[in-house]
Amino acid sequence: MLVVGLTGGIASGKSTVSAQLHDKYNFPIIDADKIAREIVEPGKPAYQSIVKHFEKKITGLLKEDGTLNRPALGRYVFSNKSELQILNSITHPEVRKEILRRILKCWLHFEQICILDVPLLFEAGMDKICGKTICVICNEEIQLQRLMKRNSELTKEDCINRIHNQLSNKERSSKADIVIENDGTLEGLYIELDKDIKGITPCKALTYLEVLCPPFAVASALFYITRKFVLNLAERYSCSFWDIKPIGKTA
Ligand SMILES: CC(C)(COP(=O)(O)OP(=O)(O)OC[C@H]1O[C@@H](n2cnc3c(N)ncnc32)[C@H](O)[C@@H]1O)[C@@H](O)C(=O)NCCC(=O)NCCS
Ligand SMILES: Nc1ncnc2c1ncn2[C@@H]1O[C@H](COP(=O)(O)OP(=O)(O)OP(=O)(O)O)[C@@H](O)[C@H]1O
Repeated sequence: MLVVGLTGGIASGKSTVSAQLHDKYNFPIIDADKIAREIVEPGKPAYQSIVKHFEKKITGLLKEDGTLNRPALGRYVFSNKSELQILNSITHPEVRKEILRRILKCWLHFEQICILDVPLLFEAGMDKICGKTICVICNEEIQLQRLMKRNSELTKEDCINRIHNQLSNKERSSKADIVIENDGTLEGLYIELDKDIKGITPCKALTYLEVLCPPFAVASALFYITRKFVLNLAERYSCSFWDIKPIGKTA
């Protein structure tokens, strides 16, 4: 299975690209932003650590229903680097674990490709597990306009702080295999994406012929047996972990 890392600055167009990769090519998407929201739901370990560390520092950290007030937390950490690092140290290990778990799910389902949509792909070193990396970039002025339009709850200063707490386009582009420029229209973006996708060769799953051919036979047989065993176990315990479908980006 080929793991493709998709990254880019805030509001550069990653979600737009990953939605197209899911809708048009049916690639499973592992969305780090979505995971980062799930692991801080009330009751989760990361939620408790965040409340413990930030409650006294941020007025109104929790909303009435007990969930995190994300704009307030964001405003605080994006204007305070050491606090951002603390938030990262709480959330990133959980996000990383969940990403690896979802990659395993894709692999068990014989996916040929899976897309890791991770804003901090290079910063967190997650590019090391990717066979290819794609970076979406756009001019900073356009990025700011799109961010302010999408997140109208944020002030211009909040938006600038968020942009400046990430790698620059130059740094990201120099590390990525494929760079997609997203300064124009959506149609233009999709045309460029189609061209880039043609250059990516998915790793096909083993065919039965290959499975029967040595030296793959023993390894493949073991793999099939283990897989069947694990899936049976999951079915017996109705464990939602193994309810594997393409992981679409719905939120
Ligand atoms: C600070 C928080 C509460 C703000 O929440 P909010 O709903 O306003 O933003 P959201 O989570 O949708 O993120 C929007 C974008 O902000 C940028 N961003 C988010 N976290 C970070 C970070 N730690 N460092 C730099 N940029 C970040 C990304 O480009 C992301 O796509 C939230 O972003 C968070 O918990 N961040 C820490 C976890 C994290 O690093 N998430 C990114 C995926 S690993
Ligand atoms: N080419 C484009 N033309 C016009 N609007 C665009 C274009 N590309 C993206 N957008 C818009 O810009 C905003 C940001 O795009 P998107 O949400 O895909 O960025 P992102 O990189 O996933 O952001 P984040 O880092 O916050 O998750 C969205 O409102 C999206 O509809």
